[in-house]
Amino acid sequence: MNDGTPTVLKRIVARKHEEVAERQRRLSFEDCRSEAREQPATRGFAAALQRRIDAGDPAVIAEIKRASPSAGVLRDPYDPAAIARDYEAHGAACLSVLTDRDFFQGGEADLLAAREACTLPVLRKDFMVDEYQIHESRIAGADCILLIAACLSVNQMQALAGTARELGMDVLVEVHNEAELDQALQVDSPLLGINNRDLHTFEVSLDTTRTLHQRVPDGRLTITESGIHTRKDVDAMRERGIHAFLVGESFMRAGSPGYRLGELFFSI
Ligand SMILES: O=P(O)(O)OC[C@@H](O)[C@@H](O)c1c[nH]c2ccccc12
Repeated sequence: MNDGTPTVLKRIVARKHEEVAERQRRLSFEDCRSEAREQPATRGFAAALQRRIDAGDPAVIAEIKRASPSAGVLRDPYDPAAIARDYEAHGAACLSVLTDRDFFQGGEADLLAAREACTLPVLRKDFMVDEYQIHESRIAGADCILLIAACLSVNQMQALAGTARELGMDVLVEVHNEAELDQALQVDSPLLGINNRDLHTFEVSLDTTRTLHQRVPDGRLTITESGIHTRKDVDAMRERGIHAFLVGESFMRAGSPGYRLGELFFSI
């Protein structure tokens, strides 16, 4: 597997550091931080998921993405606002919007457009490697940020999570294996994402969630991420007590992403 070629995740992270440096030349850290502090209240991402679960319903984080490095272009034309409305009408609990430009063909404008078109809380789906991006996410309208354990140390995750919380955002910590889970559990946040996709190889297996979920302590909300395509996938997770889902590709390939969400989760 490791033939010396950098994996996509490594290339993305290297590019992110450059991007942050470029952005910081346009808007200084100080100015970014003060603008972040002036934003109106966030929408409560974790609370929205918990409400669904308490009501006995699946909590679906419905993803909006134009393209991905593993699948190429998923949706063209791509209208984040229309998709957001469609998702809300069909029972999504929250949204996730890809804002990475170079690998996912997204941007912060997509997040703002989606958020303004509905009342749902929104996760900024991007690769956080620097404090600057946390403040920037708040300005971009994020109610929650993602921290990927595969590209951060425990100290980094704790620091970034602390900043996010100070700014009123929730934090989703994402893991793919046991070592990452152990690290993620040292971060004080209720939302734990188990990514079924290996971000180095793109291999997908729902067994990842099955195995790791057993080791998640009470008090954390497990979200199974990636590779959910069928009713059988959904039922297999719910039987194991996993009621929160992050789904992108199968919705993005459907004519109506919202209708597909309804079919998969609410049997319409
Ligand atoms: O499109 P899928 O297979 O339904 O997966 C959605 C989501 O889990 C996936 O986009 C994702 C999960 N973690 C990430 C981290 C970065 C980029 C993308 C992701």
